[in-house]
Amino acid sequence: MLLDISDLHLSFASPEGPVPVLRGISLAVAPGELVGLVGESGSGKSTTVRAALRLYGDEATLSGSAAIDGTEMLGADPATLRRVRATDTALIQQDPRAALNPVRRIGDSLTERLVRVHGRPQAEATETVRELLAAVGLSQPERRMRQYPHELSGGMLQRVVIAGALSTQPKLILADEATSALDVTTQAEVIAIIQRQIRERGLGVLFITHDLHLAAAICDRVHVLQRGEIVESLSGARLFEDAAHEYTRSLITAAPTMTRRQTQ
Ligand SMILES: Nc1ncnc2c1ncn2[C@@H]1O[C@H](COP(=O)(O)OP(=O)(O)OP(=O)(O)O)[C@@H](O)[C@H]1O
Repeated sequence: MLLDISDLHLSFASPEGPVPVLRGISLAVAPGELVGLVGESGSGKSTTVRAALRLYGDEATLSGSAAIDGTEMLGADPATLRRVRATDTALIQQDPRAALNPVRRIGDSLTERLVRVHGRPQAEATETVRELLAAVGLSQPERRMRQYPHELSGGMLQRVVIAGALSTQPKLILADEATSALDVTTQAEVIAIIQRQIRERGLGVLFITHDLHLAAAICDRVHVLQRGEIVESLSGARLFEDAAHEYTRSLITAAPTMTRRQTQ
């Protein structure tokens, strides 16, 4: 399994005592799978992926298990955590500005990781980044590589971040509302690129989204999270037909229709 989360509990410290946010999450992503995680705002979707990568410090207490490509993250030492985060996984979050150094040119940010962490020659890294920026739909990729983050729009920057995530050929992508801020056409293009990597090299993806129609359209399986618990797990293709839990039904009722989504 590329991601194997089992009975994961997390509480945040607060002046009133620990606040439980994840209450026994279990889910898995195998090579070549696209697995969805849906649930209302505050249900614990982002916390699940951040906990699996051990991105919290003392403010969070964790128990259970979260293994990435066979490496248990809960007891891992800092060097192991750094290795898994840098080479096996890519986390794509909704806010691209948080992922990019504001004072570095985009091309330098993206190629540096390929050269320093992955040992690629500079010329090859530059060409890989240029090709991927074009593939995610950015015009004039050479020019973009010379620009700074503040010179690009949010949608363009998110495409830069997605290109950067794909460039290192991670085994697992944790996509936290990664395509939500993109327009529908760009979203479809970016998802097609991710799906190609799933097919061609067995990439695994955990895909967090508030968009149930999108989850149904692209995910092999969809887990429904309510207040830190998975209340239902469904096949993506049958999400709307098979949803039995009252909470899932309420999310479906609240979801905009396909027609509305396409015209937004
Ligand atoms: N660092 C933190 N310290 C304390 N509480 C936190 C922290 N991070 C998240 N929380 C709380 O944990 C709960 C789950 O948050 P989380 O961001 O995982 O939800 P989510 O399902 O991803 O929501 P959204 O769709 O809005 O991103 C929320 O109640 C949030 O306030």
